[in-house]
Parts: sequence; structure tokens; C-alpha cells
Amino acid sequence: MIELIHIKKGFGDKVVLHDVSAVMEAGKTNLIIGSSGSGKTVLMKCMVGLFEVDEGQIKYGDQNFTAMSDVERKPIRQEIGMLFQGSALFDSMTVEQNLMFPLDMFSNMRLREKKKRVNECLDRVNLKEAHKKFPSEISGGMKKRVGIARALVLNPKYLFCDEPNSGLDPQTSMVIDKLIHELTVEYEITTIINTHDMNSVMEIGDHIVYMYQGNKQWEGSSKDIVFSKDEKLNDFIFASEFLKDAKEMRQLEMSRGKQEGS
Ligand SMILES: Nc1ncnc2c1ncn2[C@@H]1O[C@H](COP(=O)(O)OP(=O)(O)OP(=O)(O)O)[C@@H](O)[C@H]1O
Repeated sequence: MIELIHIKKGFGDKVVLHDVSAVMEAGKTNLIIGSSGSGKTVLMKCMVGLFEVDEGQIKYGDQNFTAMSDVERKPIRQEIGMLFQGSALFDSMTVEQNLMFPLDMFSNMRLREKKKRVNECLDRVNLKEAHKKFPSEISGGMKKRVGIARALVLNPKYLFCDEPNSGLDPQTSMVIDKLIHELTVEYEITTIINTHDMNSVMEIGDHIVYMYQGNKQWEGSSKDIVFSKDEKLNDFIFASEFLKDAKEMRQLEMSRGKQEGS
């Protein structure tokens, strides 16, 4: 579990995160949602140590990440996999070389072991045929898969995904969402996803944190979200007619379930 306790973060005079407390549940798909500029990326960057918080604590289990030095943080950092917005692959390297890179940097594996690990990860994301291709030769969805495989290669305990659906069509987005969710369950990863995509919330969100203007406005499960009375959250959800329908259908199904159970 990752715990955020009274996090405050600003740049100059501008406060971007105001007293944010929230939990990223262990072994679950945790979604941070909210409109553009609400502070999702800054919050994620604080969690991985790319930004230092001004106040508050970030805890990985019972370890106070905020109070640690860079050296003390190293073991936690090595347990973190990241899927960056736009995948951030090295264009001059093949797919295989992109996956080799973190192994070369952070593992003591022999070449044969490294190749085996790269193959396993590429197989797991259904990219058996892409080893020798360059990023410019593959589609956006395939690039995301390579990014996911690269994030997995060091066997992470935590997986951070910044806007994994950006630039993808709805069908490919769904495939990528499902893949991330399957991997979370299969490898018992604590996954944190930043997204605007409310379809993802309905499909794969186990635990959801809704950010509004730098504040945590709401937090709960995807079941709770259906019954939330929070006006700002509902405005965000109801911005999409499809989601309005989905929420109403889920409410109906759940109240039917309750009646049948009672
Ligand atoms: N390095 C920085 N310096 C100054 N201000 C920053 C910096 N990074 C982010 N901000 C500001 O913090 C606020 C929150 O930005 P953030 O990128 O976290 O939003 P977001 O919710 O992730 O938005 P989006 O969904 O568009 O990515 C914005 O007003 C942004 O301009």
C-alpha cells in the first residue's frame, strides 16, 4: 500500500496540491482521475520521487519515503515500473534493446538470463514478433505494449502509468486497460494510473481517487462511485452521456441485486 498523508506541493507562489491524503491499495488498480490541471501528474511525480513534497508524508508500506535520502530510496525505486505518457521508448533502439536497457542498468543478470526475461515480457504482452523492430515501425498500441513490457522487466511491485490511453483509439485503449489490469492481478502489483478516461474507471478501476483543483475531492471503490452524491464528481462523470447511462445501469443492477439478496 502507498499512503499519502497531508501532501502539499507548490511551485513558487502557486499551490498545486493542497493537503492531499489518500491511499493506493496494494495489489489493486488504483486510478487517479480528474480534469486537466487538477494535479494528477504532480501527485504521481511526488509518489515516485521526481518531485519532493513541501509538506506531508508518502509511505510505501511502513517506510516513510519522504524522509529517506536518495540512497535509502534506491531499493523502493527499483521496485517501481513506469509507463510514461507517449511510451518514451528510445527511438534508436530496437524493441528488444529498449527492454534490455533497464536490465543492463539495474540487474546483475547474465546476458542469457536477460534475453530470457526480455522474451518472457514481450510474450506476455503479445509482442512475440516485434523484437527486432524499431519504435518508428510499430503502431501506437504496440508502443504502449513495449512500454508496459519494459516497465515489467524488473519485476516491479509498483506500476505507475501516466495516461496509458493517450493517443489511442477507444478499442485499443480498452485492450491496453485490460492488459494492465490482468498484469496487476497476475503479478500482484500495486498499480497507479493517471487518467481522464472514465471508461477505464468503469472497466478496471478497483480504487479511485478523484482530484479537483489540487484537492482530493473523493476517494472510493468503483462500486461506491455509482452511488456517490458528490456533485463535482458527478459533474465529471456525467460529462459523458455514455457514462451517465453506464452509471445509471450499474445503480439499477446493484439495487436489483440487493432486492434479490434481501
Ligand atoms: N514543473 C512545474 N512548474 C510549475 N507548475 C507546474 C509544474 N508541473 C505542473 N505544474 C502546474 O501544476 C498544475 C497541475 O498540473 P498537472 O500536470 O499535475 O495536472 P494534470 O491533472 O496531470 O493535468 P493533465 O491531465 O492535463 O495532464 C497545473 O496548473 C500545472 O501548470
